[in-house]
Amino acid sequence: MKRENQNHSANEQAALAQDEARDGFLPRAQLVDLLGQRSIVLIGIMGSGKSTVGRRLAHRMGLKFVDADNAIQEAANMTIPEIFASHGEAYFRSGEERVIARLLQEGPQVLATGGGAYMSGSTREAIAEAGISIWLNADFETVMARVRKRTSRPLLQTPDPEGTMRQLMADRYPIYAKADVEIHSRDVPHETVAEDIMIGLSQYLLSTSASNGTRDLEVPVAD
Ligand SMILES: Nc1ncnc2c1ncn2[C@@H]1O[C@H](COP(=O)(O)OP(=O)(O)OP(=O)(O)O)[C@@H](O)[C@H]1O
Ligand SMILES: O=C(O)C1=C[C@@H](O)[C@@H](O)[C@H](O)C1
Ligand SMILES: [Mg+2]
Repeated sequence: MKRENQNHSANEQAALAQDEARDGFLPRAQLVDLLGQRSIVLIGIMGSGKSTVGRRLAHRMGLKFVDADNAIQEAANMTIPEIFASHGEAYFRSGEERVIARLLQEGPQVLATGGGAYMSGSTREAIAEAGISIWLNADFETVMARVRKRTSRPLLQTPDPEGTMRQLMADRYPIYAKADVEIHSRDVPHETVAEDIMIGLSQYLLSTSASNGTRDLEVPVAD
């Protein structure tokens, strides 16, 4: 539905844009405008697609892409398995908190985090202040099929990687669910998940910019 476009209040303009977003997502320029200096922060379990989908999303939106795992490796001049092996997980986690806090000062951008980053309360607060959190929610079979062959994930180097993954999901999914936006990561082209993120982001940005006005607006629901 399109509305006549004359003398609209801020809320009416937001409602108008919501109508346009109902079938998809806001035009890129408007999305970037509403984003301001904030980062789009991708969170989720190993293999959910944060790095590969994030890179495509950044390209689509004309934003830079930063991968926190890569930034940690550069800062330490070691690979993640090497950091875990020489210094342990606690050392990795404190480096991860510092690196993500620094990267969050550099928005707007798409920031892919490591799978455990959002479990830190201080990182969640830093993301809430400077970013919009997007949870790539993937099911067990999907992520296992993606990570099974890789040795680059030290947390899965256990005698029972499937059991470890199930436990990580049970511990983490209630925390990931605190994210601003939830997107279903599934076996469709990466580009499709990137578009789903743009739809979810459009709805989130419209609903939060509208709620600054005098009346609440309904958030459009994607098909
Ligand atoms: N939508 C998708 N369809 C098919 N394969 C995908 C999809 N998303 C991700 N993958 C594949 O799954 C693997 C893991 O993806 P990716 O590295 O992006 O995950 P991640 O969330 O960054 O994981 P980690 O937390 O370990 O860094 C890659 O081989 C990637 O190509
Ligand atoms: O899920 C996790 O805790 C991790 C995921 C990876 O992205 C890396 O950050 C590291 O291997 C730890
Ligand atoms: Mg990654």
